[in-house]
Amino acid sequence: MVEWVHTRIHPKKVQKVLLQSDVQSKSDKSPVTVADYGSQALVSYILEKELPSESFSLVAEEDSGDLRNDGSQEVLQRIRELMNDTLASDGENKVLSAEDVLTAIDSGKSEGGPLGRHWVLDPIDGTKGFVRGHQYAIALALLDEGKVVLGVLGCPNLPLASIANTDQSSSQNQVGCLFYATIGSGTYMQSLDGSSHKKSPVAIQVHVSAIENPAEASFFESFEAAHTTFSLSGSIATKLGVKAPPVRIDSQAKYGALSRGDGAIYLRFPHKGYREKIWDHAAGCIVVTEAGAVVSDAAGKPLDFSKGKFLDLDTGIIVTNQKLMPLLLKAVQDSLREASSPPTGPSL
Ligand SMILES: Nc1ncnc2c1ncn2[C@@H]1O[C@H](COP(=O)(O)O)[C@@H](OP(=O)(O)O)[C@H]1O
Ligand SMILES: [Mg+2]
Ligand SMILES: [Mg+2]
Ligand SMILES: [Mg+2]
Repeated sequence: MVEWVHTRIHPKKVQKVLLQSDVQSKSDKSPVTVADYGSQALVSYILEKELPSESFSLVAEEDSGDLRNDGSQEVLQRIRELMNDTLASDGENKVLSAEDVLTAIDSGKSEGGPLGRHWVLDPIDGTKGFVRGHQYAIALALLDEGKVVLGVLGCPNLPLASIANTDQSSSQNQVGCLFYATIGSGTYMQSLDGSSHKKSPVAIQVHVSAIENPAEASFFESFEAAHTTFSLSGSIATKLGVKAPPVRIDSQAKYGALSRGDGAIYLRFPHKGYREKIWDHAAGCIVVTEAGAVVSDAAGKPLDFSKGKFLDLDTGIIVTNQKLMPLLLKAVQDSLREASSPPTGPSL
């Protein structure tokens, strides 16, 4: 199952088109590109084709609404060309019409929930990073009775070597990682293009950092200030005695990098009112958990993927190894308390 997902998703082909494409704006002002739509259409089309016997349910980020407007003909045409080129290079004879593309995108309209099986797709996670030429990920997971049982994370711009090393060794030039995990079977990483790498000729099992002293830990957070509260993560890091500056990268590549021990902690504290979506965390969550991490909200509760499209959680998402989690949780809760009731100065 995982194997055919690997061979079909070729994000680098999509990336080339992205560089020439217009970036559209969704109704919530967030960006979406032909690559987001193309990736969703492709993954949805292939999954449905490969799983004919199963009742197919896909919860995916994008929908075809804006593409059906009169002004979107050109963009739709580009997505169609991109998809047909990719299918042709994969030996597929069928040429898809514009309507086929829209239908494939809209296959991702399922609401998910606690019953049965649902695929969960973020066709391009970290679109802002993608547009900037930074990190992004293609994230696919499978829910079974509300639990994530499989996750695949393609990170086309992530170096195969650890990003913890600041010296730009030659292996930093080799980019493109594929992480995958199935429940109870660990997490594996291989090069995205299938080429051999001296460290990972085929696939290697990866593990999170075993650091026990928080002063030696480094932490990941979003690149985008709008996606997390830097002042809060700064306060948590100070309480833990973390010396290294934060590593700010886009997308679920953070979960992938964490799963192989490039850093020890991931902190995500969205601003008030933001509701996290399952496709932003499902694949990353199983990839990092199967590598030995604990993922929880600020109350210490595991993420619940059974509630539909949204994660219903108490403030924030935190990830680290089992040893560090109790210390991290205390630092998080102390910092949140202080942020909600800042200490008052002495009265005059
Ligand atoms: N205000 C906000 N707070 C937290 N996350 C947000 C946000 N606005 C958008 N996001 C989500 O953050 C994701 C990117 O996360 P990161 O900051 O780790 O790169 C986006 O995924 P997409 O790029 O798939 O839309 C989007 O779903
Ligand atoms: Mg988006
Ligand atoms: Mg996303
Ligand atoms: Mg996305």
